[in-house]
Amino acid sequence: MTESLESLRQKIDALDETLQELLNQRAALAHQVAEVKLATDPNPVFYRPEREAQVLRRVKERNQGPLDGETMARFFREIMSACLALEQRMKVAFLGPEGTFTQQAALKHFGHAVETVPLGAIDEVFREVESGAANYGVVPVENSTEGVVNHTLDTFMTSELKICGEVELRIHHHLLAGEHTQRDKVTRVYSHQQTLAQCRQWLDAHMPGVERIAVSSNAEAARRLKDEWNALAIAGEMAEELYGLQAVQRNIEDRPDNTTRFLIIGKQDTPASGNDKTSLMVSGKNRPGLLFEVLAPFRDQGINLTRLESRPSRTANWSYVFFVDCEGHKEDGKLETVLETLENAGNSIKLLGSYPKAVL
Ligand SMILES: C=C(O[C@@H]1C=C(C(=O)O)C=C[C@H]1O)C(=O)O
Repeated sequence: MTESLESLRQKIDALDETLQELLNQRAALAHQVAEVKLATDPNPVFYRPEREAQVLRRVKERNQGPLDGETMARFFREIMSACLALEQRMKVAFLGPEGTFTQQAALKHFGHAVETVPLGAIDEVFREVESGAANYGVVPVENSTEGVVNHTLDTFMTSELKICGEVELRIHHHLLAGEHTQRDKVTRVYSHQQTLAQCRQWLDAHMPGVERIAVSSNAEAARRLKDEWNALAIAGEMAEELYGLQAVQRNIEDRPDNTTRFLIIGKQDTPASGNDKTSLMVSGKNRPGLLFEVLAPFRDQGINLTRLESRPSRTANWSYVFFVDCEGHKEDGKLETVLETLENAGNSIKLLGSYPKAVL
């Protein structure tokens, strides 16, 4: 005979009680960790990305179901977020306004027990962290359809901040209407320029005569619909909810696997987590074979590159800086050898940081 509803619910209640006790035991331990950090370090660092990545990876590895590993990792993400908030409440600056994908990325990475602070531009996010007004910052760096976010790369040229994490977000764009929108009279559609580009084919096919107007963010596009009757916006779910809009058509991005990668920036160096990436900038005197010479040491050491970009150096015309992302941590022997080789060849190198590969 199957067990009665009442008996099953009693078992759930008992388990919930145990879970709650265990969560509080965990929180108390995190609190003790904070005391140890305070006692042993004059400049204690409470947020430890390498430790959090290890905890989340282990959660996924040992998971037996029926809940899947991703779901379980998301629970633990929130548990750690709440535990960390007992040590120190984090302030995380992001490219605003409220409701952007960058805010969604910040919450995915840090969990919901942080305070997120919207800022108007990428360099403002950097400055907020540099000044200490925010503990960390989150900025977009590349999109799988549209490529690199130049402004973020350029800001690294002059900033001393370190990359201490990365987060990837699947990006879905929705065509949205406001409460005053007269859907049969639409003459324009607002969105961020990157979003318009990611939906170009859909817009060509379905809204050929409608003017596309690029604004500073998708959330700003959503906000504008409040005062307009002949416009639509393209934005994500967070902006849709925040501004109380209705979806005319969902998921209009041209590529179904459209993904954006964001970086977490801060002031700290991150120790190795066991599965890391390193980002660096290399510049050298323009000469035949420069790029070849920059890449050869990585090949010689068998280090996998995950991204390569070149940007104008902004110091002289037609001279370039290479942005390299590779697998491994800067304190791995192999990568140390690469860095030495590059420096000995007269190139200048700026290490932007080693950080755990995205887990969630
Ligand atoms: C508890 C610690 O501090 C923070 C909270 C963590 C957690 O709740 O597991 C992990 C790393 C830190 O961000 C720690 O450093 O171990």
